[in-house]
Amino acid sequence: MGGSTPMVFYITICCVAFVASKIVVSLLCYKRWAKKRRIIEDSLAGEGKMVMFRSPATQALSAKAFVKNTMKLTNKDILGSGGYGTVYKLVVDESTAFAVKKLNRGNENRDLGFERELNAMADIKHRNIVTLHGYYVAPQFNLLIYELMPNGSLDALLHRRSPEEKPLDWESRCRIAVGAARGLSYLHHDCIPHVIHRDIKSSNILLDRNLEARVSDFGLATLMEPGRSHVSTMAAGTFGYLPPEYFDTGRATTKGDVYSFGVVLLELLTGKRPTDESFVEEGSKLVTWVKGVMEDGREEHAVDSELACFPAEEVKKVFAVADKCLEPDPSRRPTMIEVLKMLEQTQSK
Ligand SMILES: Nc1ncnc2c1ncn2[C@@H]1O[C@H](COP(=O)(O)OP(=O)(O)OP(=O)(O)O)[C@@H](O)[C@H]1O
Repeated sequence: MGGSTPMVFYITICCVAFVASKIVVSLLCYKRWAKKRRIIEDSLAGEGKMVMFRSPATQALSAKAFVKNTMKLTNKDILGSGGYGTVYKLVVDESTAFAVKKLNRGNENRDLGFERELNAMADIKHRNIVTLHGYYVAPQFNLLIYELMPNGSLDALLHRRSPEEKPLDWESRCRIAVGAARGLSYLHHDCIPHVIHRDIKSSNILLDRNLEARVSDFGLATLMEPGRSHVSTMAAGTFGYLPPEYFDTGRATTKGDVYSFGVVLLELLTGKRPTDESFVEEGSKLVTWVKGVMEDGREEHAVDSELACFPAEEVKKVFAVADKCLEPDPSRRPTMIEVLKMLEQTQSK
């Protein structure tokens, strides 16, 4: 009898602890649900503002349905995340899906400049630029509604490929280089006012269903600039792609974009990230390593080992274009129009 008393005591303690933990978990779940619900109600009560630019893809979509669907998104729907927020896949029906970028912060006070710039971004339409379909601004968060790119980013295709996926062949890499150059050239030279991208990198080059390159995130670096109410305080641009002059001046220029594009060309050629660990260990970087290889005329040794076959002469020409983009002196770099022309010429032979 004496031995069973501590047993009963322990069993009681375990039961109480189990029930208490269930109550705490239920309370946390309820709090999360209540918060989500409040956001929906706030949004629908008119605190949020949704703007859909006229396009066949969005015409049938009501703001209410859109916000409701967005609130149902979970971690399973995440396509990726970056410095400005998280991107989700939003499926509306069998034939309609979007990529929704939830920016890290909302607008406490209405920011008309932010909306004006988003409206200006809506006018930018080009076959090599990801279309912005609309946006939603609210005190709690902002959403940007983009066209969904079924083949993801160049970064993922080059560096995060699953073993079942085939590596990109040379022809596809060339097409992607030309498409991205065309998109960037359009932003620099054909848009009024001209647009500096400020964050060209392989994760901002997305691929449509035909593996055609589309430049994404243009204008976002400006929108999220420090000093604005809805910003994160990070500098524009990404380490590894930044032109050398940026560290002195902090100014973004079209020639800075050309430099970053040169780094993307090196990624396509070598299959290496600009901040590959092997370079960091040696105290070097992709750009410096390739320059050394080119000086020795050994470009073929730097080509991605995943490329089973490639035309040596064409490869050399693309290395030469990258080298021009990566000139330390910005004034000696070509314009994107010139880069596009050079890349098209390498392909035409
Ligand atoms: N329109 C889209 N369609 C399909 N996938 C997308 C789309 N936009 C973004 N993604 C995916 O989400 C990922 C994250 O995108 P996001 O633009 O937020 O970050 P990032 O470009 O990787 O970094 P940063 O925000 O620092 O520029 C991308 O790498 C891409 O895989």
